[in-house]
Amino acid sequence: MTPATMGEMWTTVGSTIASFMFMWAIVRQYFPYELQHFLEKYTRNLISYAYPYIQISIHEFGGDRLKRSEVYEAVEAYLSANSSTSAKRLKAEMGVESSNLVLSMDDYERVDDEFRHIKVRWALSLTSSSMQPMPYYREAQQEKRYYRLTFHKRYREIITNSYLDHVVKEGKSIRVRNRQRKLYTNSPGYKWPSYKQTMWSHIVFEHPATFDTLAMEPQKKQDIIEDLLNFSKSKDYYAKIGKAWKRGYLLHGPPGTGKSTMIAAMANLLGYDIYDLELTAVKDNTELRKLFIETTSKSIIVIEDIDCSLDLTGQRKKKKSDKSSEDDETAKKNLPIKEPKEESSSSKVTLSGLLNFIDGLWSACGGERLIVFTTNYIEKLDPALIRRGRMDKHIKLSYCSFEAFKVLAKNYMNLDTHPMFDTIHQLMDEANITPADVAENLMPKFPMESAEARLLNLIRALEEAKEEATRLKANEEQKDELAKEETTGLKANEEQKDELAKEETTQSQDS
Ligand SMILES: Nc1ncnc2c1ncn2[C@@H]1O[C@H](COP(=O)(O)OP(=O)(O)OP(=O)(O)O)[C@@H](O)[C@H]1O
Ligand SMILES: [Mg+2]
Repeated sequence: MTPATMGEMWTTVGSTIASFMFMWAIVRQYFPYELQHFLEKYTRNLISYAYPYIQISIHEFGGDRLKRSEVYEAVEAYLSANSSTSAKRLKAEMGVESSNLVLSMDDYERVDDEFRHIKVRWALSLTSSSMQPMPYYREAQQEKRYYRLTFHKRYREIITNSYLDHVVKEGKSIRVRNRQRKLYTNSPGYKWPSYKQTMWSHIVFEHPATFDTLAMEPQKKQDIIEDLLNFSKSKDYYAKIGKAWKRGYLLHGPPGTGKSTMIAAMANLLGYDIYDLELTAVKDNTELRKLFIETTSKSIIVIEDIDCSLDLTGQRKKKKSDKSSEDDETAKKNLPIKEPKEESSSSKVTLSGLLNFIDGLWSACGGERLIVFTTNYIEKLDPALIRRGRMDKHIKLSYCSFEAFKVLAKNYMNLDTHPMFDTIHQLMDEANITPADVAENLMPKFPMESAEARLLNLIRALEEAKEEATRLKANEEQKDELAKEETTGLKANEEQKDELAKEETTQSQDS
């Protein structure tokens, strides 16, 4: 086709459209409404007969006009992930629930998408509403956005049954990944103002810990990651076996071995919020239940130092002598004693209240939740509290192994290997040091402190720990020796007494 014929063709199309518009204007002005309606209906039918495409609109605001439609938000997230590479006009905004700049297609822009080799087109359009804008809802202003999906009518089944489902699911998970996560607390320090309905206060959760930066044996770490990912994908499985979709983790080990750090890494891995439950601030079981009902799905409910939280251990009411023997045990292990928190006396949460809480009696609201307890003394806990089924997975976090040290060396100094590693390896087999202490030594004390100096600091700390362990062991042995001597002395005394008594009896019989 030559440019001249093309020009003629466009002139014809243009003049046809112009005549149609002119006629339509006359119809609108001079014909009664019924006739207009009749003509419009038949014109539309005629067009749809020749036009083989179907269109689906998804509006930003639903019937109540106050809340953005969930489907619209999911489509928006889906398209912003897919359109930012193909759309030519984009708009950049700070996400409502995210701290990042979010790119999405601009008004009146169109993007194409493909699903099982079917091509579809999305367009973002605007309509203006005749309703008055509402003073408190700036979103529900007069201009209303909507996405329009266009596809060939022969794919109607696939698009309505599968594609839309796929878009909404994918969009929702993109929103979860991008949202700003929150750290909730019920601690009295963060007392909620009375006008607020919720019992939790929150701040934005931005802990940098991940499983990559967590120092522990690689195999153990991998097992935990797989367990968590499996849980988060097992919605159908939990429904099938009739169990609330929740999982309990008990993290135990000495202070500074990474229990709290692991909780942050779990939240970052799964994209969950954290509810840090301060049990001592909970008045009674009813309040505990209310708090639990208010937790949202995709969250980790954490109770730190469960052994100190409340009188839940079943052992805390022990006689004084038992307590002191417990403390001796603690001293032997060289662990600090965490005092039970003072407020515990004012809290009336009972063990059975907490067990109900864990058993998911109140989880009728559904949704995935992890419950994590931490403790330094697993042996102090009531077995009912930590039996499998309640605390499904027990994870022991222990002193720093050489494998764990290598993770820290990589994180803190970007070192994979070093001639001083051998000495460290040997010392770590002989002395106990927590990952927190290792991390402290690997941190530069001043800018540009060399790797050698930092490794040397660690070696010194390890040698001190080794000396301390040897000293403690010698003390123990000395104590044992003394105890043994005392027992032998007492036994000898007893024997002497028996001997004397026997002699006395013989003498009195003789006389
Ligand atoms: N396994 C680890 N990997 C990386 N860093 C760790 C690890 N363990 C401890 N740390 C470092 O030590 C600090 C203290 O660790 P964390 O608070 O997780 O210990 P904890 O086991 O919760 O102790 P506590 O029993 O006293 O609550 C963290 O800020 C982190 O930097
Ligand atoms: Mg901790």
